[in-house]
Amino acid sequence: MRFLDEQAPATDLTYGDVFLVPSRSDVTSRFDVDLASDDGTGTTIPVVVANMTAVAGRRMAETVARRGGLAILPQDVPADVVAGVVADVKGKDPVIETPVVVAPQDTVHSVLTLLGKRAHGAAVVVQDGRPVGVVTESDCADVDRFTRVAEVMSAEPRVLDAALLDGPGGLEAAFDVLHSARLDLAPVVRDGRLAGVLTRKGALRSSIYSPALDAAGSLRVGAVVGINGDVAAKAKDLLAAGVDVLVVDTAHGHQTKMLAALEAVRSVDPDVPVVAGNVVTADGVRDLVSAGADILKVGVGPGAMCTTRMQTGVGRPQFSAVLECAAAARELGKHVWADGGVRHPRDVALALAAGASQVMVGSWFAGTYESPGDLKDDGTGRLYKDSFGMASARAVAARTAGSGTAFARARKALYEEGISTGKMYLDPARPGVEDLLDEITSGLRSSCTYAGARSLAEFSERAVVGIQSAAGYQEGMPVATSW
Ligand SMILES: NC(=O)C1=CN([C@@H]2O[C@H](COP(=O)(O)OP(=O)(O)OC[C@H]3O[C@@H](n4cnc5c(N)ncnc54)[C@H](OP(=O)(O)O)[C@@H]3O)[C@@H](O)[C@H]2O)C=CC1
Ligand SMILES: Nc1nc2c(ncn2[C@@H]2O[C@H](COP(=O)(O)O)[C@@H](O)[C@H]2O)c(=O)[nH]1
Ligand SMILES: [K+]
Repeated sequence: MRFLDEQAPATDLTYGDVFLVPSRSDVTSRFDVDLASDDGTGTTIPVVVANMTAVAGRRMAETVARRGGLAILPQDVPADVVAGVVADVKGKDPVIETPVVVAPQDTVHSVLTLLGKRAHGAAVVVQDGRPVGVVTESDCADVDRFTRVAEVMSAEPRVLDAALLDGPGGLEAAFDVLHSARLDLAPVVRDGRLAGVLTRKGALRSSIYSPALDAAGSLRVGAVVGINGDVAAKAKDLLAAGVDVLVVDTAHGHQTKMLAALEAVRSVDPDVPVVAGNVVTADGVRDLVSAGADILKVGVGPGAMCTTRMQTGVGRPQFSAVLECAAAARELGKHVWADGGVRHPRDVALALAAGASQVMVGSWFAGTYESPGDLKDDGTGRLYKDSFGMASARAVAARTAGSGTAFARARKALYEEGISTGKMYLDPARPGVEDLLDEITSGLRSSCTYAGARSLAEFSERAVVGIQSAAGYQEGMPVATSW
């Protein structure tokens, strides 16, 4: 990356301060751009889901890995639960989507509770392992909440045989079946038994994205180990569970305890990439690399749930932090993830232009069907999910529950650096995380072609970045109503 007209920024910059300048390109189609990362994590799109309890759970992990990204499970989860989630994610099909399943004798009430768990807008009604119906939200409108599913479902649904998807041209053939039957989704069966669902959009997406798969062909997932307690034992448990990436995570990554934690992680010989953070300086990068990190997580204070900068004055505008850390990491043959503050597709492009191998997204993805929280209505019909920071009183209480004395726990809870009660609204036009991935990756593919880049490595080499005023940024906003 270089700054336009050799500008030398007089101050640290963040995403809103900068813009990408188009250059002569011979990349003729956005589909010619390869979004795979080269940092050893095996992602085919440069998107990592942040290790936040309100964001990264099993449904998120599965859905994002199916489209080539990676979710990092948070540190507050007991080892046996993480092992269960990893096994669950790895057991999922890389093409066939996981259905919401109900029984014919279930109530409309339970259907309405479950539909929001996935973006399909429908549940499959199953009896003895076989799909006997499909039920949608509109089927459940205007009936008593205790009505049985069997009474409102569309019985004998059109199904797709899994064998169709295995063959060449299978996705297009399946799409055509759905299209001509005017269906958004169909149950997929193997030997007559329910194997999952395929949505029209899912068929399209599977033809565009490649799943992030491990050597055994299973979906990838990562997990966090903190810097406290027996770090080596925790890392060993996570590796035994089969995680594909190990993240050593704390607010202030450039501290002695982190260096010791990295040495503990290295002592168990992990055969997966080790990510560590958070840092925002070249010195931080070098020290953590010396202690054993392969990838550095960069960002102090940009997160939407994060109050660190207001509480402490500490942090660094994210574009400059990523630029400096990526340059330092590159010199050592290492990589950085840009963690936090990503709110628009443009931020992803700018982080990658600055040299990040991935961006980490938290709160933006909290407002989707796939995040772990319950779907709530704010009283005006708008749907949202609760979100909270991992250093908030709420998260600290969860993390320290059952450890130490009540006095010690109460002392810890005084040191809060995050919001406990964030509200992340679902975008009615993009309520599922895959909708957001579509938005991000289509934007990013386009950014790459504007820069004449066919890969992310080429993009960060060729990108030309200018510095803009607040009015310059404002001008880029769409204006839907006259001014
Ligand atoms: N990217 C960011 O800007 C930030 C991210 N977070 C996220 O919140 C989660 C919890 O992290 P964290 O609060 O580090 O909790 P951890 O449970 O990881 O513990 C942090 C450890 O570091 C010690 N410590 C020393 N200095 C600091 C400091 N300035 N801030 C925090 N701890 C310090 C703490 O001791 P003691 O408690 O005795 O001081 C404690 O032993 C992580 O997922 C982290 O990524 C949190 C804040 C900022
Ligand atoms: N200072 C704090 N930072 C936090 C907290 N919880 C999470 N985080 C950081 O934010 C990013 C995600 O950023 P987002 O803008 O996409 O939401 C996450 O990975 C952490 O580094 C917190 O309580 N305090
Ligand atoms: K913030």
